[in-house]
Amino acid sequence: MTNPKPGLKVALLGCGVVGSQVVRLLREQADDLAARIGAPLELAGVAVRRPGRKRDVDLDPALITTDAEALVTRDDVDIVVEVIGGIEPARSLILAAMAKGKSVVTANKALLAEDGATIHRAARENGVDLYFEASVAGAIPLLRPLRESLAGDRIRRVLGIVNGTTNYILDKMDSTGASFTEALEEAQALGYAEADPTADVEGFDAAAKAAILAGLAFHSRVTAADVHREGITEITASDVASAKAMGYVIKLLAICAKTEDGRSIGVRVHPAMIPRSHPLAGVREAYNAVFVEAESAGRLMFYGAGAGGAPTASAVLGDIVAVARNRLAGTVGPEELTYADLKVHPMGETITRYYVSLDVADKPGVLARVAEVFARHDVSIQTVRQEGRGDDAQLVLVTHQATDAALSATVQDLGRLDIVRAVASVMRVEGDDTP
Ligand SMILES: NC(=O)C1=CN([C@@H]2O[C@H](COP(=O)(O)OP(=O)(O)OC[C@H]3O[C@@H](n4cnc5c(N)ncnc54)[C@H](OP(=O)(O)O)[C@@H]3O)[C@@H](O)[C@H]2O)C=CC1
Ligand SMILES: N[C@@H](CC=O)C(=O)O
Repeated sequence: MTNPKPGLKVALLGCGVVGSQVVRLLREQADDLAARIGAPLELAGVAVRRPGRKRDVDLDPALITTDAEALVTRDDVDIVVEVIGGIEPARSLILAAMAKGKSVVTANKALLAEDGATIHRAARENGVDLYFEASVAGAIPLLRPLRESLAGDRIRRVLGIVNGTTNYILDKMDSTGASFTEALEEAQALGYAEADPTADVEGFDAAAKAAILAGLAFHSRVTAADVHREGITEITASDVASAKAMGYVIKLLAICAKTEDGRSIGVRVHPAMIPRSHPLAGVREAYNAVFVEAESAGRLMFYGAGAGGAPTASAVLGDIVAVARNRLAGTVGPEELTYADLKVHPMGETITRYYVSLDVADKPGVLARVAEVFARHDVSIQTVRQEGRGDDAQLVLVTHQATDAALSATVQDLGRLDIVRAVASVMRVEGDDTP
């Protein structure tokens, strides 16, 4: 009979929405996990901020500590799982753990998008693993496919819905005609949106995820500060209805794309109209989905739960198993590669299509004057349609591809025309192959 391998000890930082589910799964699936890894996992301790707080999982009080640093540097700990979130103390704790030779699993998109370079360098220098599958799109296996399964291909574009809260809000606005405020209140009542929803509705959460995705897809260093970001707070019920009337739906998209010449990348998060026939249009409620376009693989779509305790804990557990296997084998997983070192180009150079809605005077010659402004900035109009009459007249235009800078200049000049009462709405149009 062979001797069973000694167990691996896991230190958990944080026991909130995600951490409590990590504890539950570690416990409930202990035998399966041991069989898959080849050695049992043992919870060494759980660091929290408020030890007396009621939690979604029963914890042996002997495991709980508020001294996270002492926990992560304990000699017997092999793997540190960080699900505290935010920049500090998460960063210092991860660095302290790595300096002591511990492998790290984290779900912390904010930290990786702000200072991934420091964390990845520390992992490399200390010869330990850094796995972070749960940091983007929760349960969806996405980062491992990008960095491993697609390592033999060239990715051209990643287009995704990576924030469940905003997708829920936009979906409700689309299906019920609700205003942004009404849909947000419903999302809060159901626990999708936080009491302070800023990170979600202003696009910060999606921008952090976009930075991580772009870095992996294009082997370059991308931070949250590189990402052009717009949220969904300005989207009106009338925008949603207008999109619907034209066969589109509005989604908050994260888009990471290489330019045609392959010299730079664009990374942006903003609401956009996509055709109702596009696979992302069918992503309802709080689900996430990411569409990857690669040179040889073609178009791939990854879909599933992007948030929530158990789904996110599933991704964390997958990383724990990978890291545990690596430790037993005396190896580490693939390093972060930034060899391509592509620069992120300014938003003005982004090329896409646009929807522009103008409140206009309803009289002969208006269309010609509006068209002249588009022509002056070399923005070609694909479709134009008038809605309403008299004082309620609106011109709704959809352009061919143009640069963001050209479109912005067009919109500025349109706003100066005496026949334009207001530029009611401007939105990018994505997801079809119209040039
Ligand atoms: N929730 C989700 O659906 C998803 C979350 N993530 C990421 O997972 C991570 C965790 O998120 P979530 O579980 O929702 O967060 P929660 O706010 O629910 O939990 C955070 C936990 O960290 C603990 N904590 C906070 N500060 C400290 C500190 N200084 N020292 C020790 N412990 C501390 C808290 O302790 P106490 O309980 O005592 O207050 C709490 O247990 C974040 O990085 C988040 O972005 C990723 C994907 C989805
Ligand atoms: N707040 C996020 C969940 C965590 O990543 C979302 O709504 O998708």
